[in-house]
Amino acid sequence: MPRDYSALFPLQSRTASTPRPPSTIEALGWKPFFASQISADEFIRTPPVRVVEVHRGALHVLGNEVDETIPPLPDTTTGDWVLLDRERHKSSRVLERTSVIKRRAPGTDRQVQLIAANIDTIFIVSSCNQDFNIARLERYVAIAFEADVTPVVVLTKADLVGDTADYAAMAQTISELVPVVTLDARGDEPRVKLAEWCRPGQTVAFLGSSGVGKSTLTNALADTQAIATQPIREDDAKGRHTTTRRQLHMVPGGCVVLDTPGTRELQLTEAASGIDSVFADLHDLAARCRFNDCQHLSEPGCAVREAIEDGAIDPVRLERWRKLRAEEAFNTASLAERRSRDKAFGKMVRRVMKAKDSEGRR
Ligand SMILES: Nc1nc2c(ncn2[C@@H]2O[C@H](COP(=O)(O)OP(=O)(O)OP(=O)(O)O)[C@@H](O)[C@H]2O)c(=O)[nH]1
Ligand SMILES: [Zn+2]
Repeated sequence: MPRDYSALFPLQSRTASTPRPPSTIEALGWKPFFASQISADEFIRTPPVRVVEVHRGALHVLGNEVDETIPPLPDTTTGDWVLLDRERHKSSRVLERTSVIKRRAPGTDRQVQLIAANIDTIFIVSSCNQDFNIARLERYVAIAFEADVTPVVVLTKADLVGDTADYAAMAQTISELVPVVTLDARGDEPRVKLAEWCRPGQTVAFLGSSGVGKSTLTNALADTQAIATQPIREDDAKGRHTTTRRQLHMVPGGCVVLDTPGTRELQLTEAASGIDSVFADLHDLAARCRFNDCQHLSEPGCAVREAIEDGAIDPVRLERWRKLRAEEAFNTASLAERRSRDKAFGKMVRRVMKAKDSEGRR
């Protein structure tokens, strides 16, 4: 009997003349980009599954007729697509990503922490009250740009302020590339106003401080009260207490939502181009300063200061750009230092092992 390979090819790449309900992997966000990385035989032998949750010692994966907890794979994060090799687990291949969101790990550990992969849209959530902070929004937008994810600023609790226009206008100054939506996160508004980014097969994430309405938005998209507090399936009790709480939820008939815990400050690392995209105008101006290493303080021929004097650039914004760049540069440098230290350590270990080895053979 000929094998049916139709499930390999996502609906988007097929003609509308062959309607069929989406398979589980399509509902999970399987796309031509991923399909193009594997052969039909691989598709059968090592079915693609998506990591919906990372536990400390395990990955929860879903696919077509797959719902399993598997041992961890290196450098794998929530949202990754994995070709599940049941015979040789270590050979399970992680597919190339469309995007990856990362940050500097909190604490003294300077490593990069992967937050999620293959996210299409980041909703950067803030409420129209004291949580509103333009610097924080810029930081999230830089992360999104760096990750190759579309950022959308969502301002919640619009019902609690008389006029949202000022908040929206301020948020709109971040970048003309970033849409701004104001809404009441409860009720129907999110489903209507966020529809264009939440089509079936799309994966979206809500990022923002605790209490701004991320869970409320997730619930509103799913038209339920439960999704944000319920994992995709009933838990099999394995490793529940060690979960990082970053989970993908499938909205029935809709998109996939990444549920993240209220993120404390996200530290930028290896995000220089993301920052430059947010501050593209300043970045372009700086290229016209007389000195390559111009700090835009009092150097002669500084195009940035000139623009400030002309009133074209807000000096406060220049200050925010400076701060983010300094933070990023510091974190990236300490990461590089750590990596070279780890590398040197690895080399030393290998040298010792080799010496021991040859001693043993003597
Ligand atoms: N009036 C009003 N209340 C809202 C709105 N959005 C959220 N809330 C309320 O704000 C509180 C916090 O909302 P959550 O959705 O739990 O916030 P969160 O961002 O998920 O918080 P963490 O889970 O701690 O990260 C809840 O009591 C919500 O009902 C809104 O647009 N308008
Ligand atoms: Zn300058």
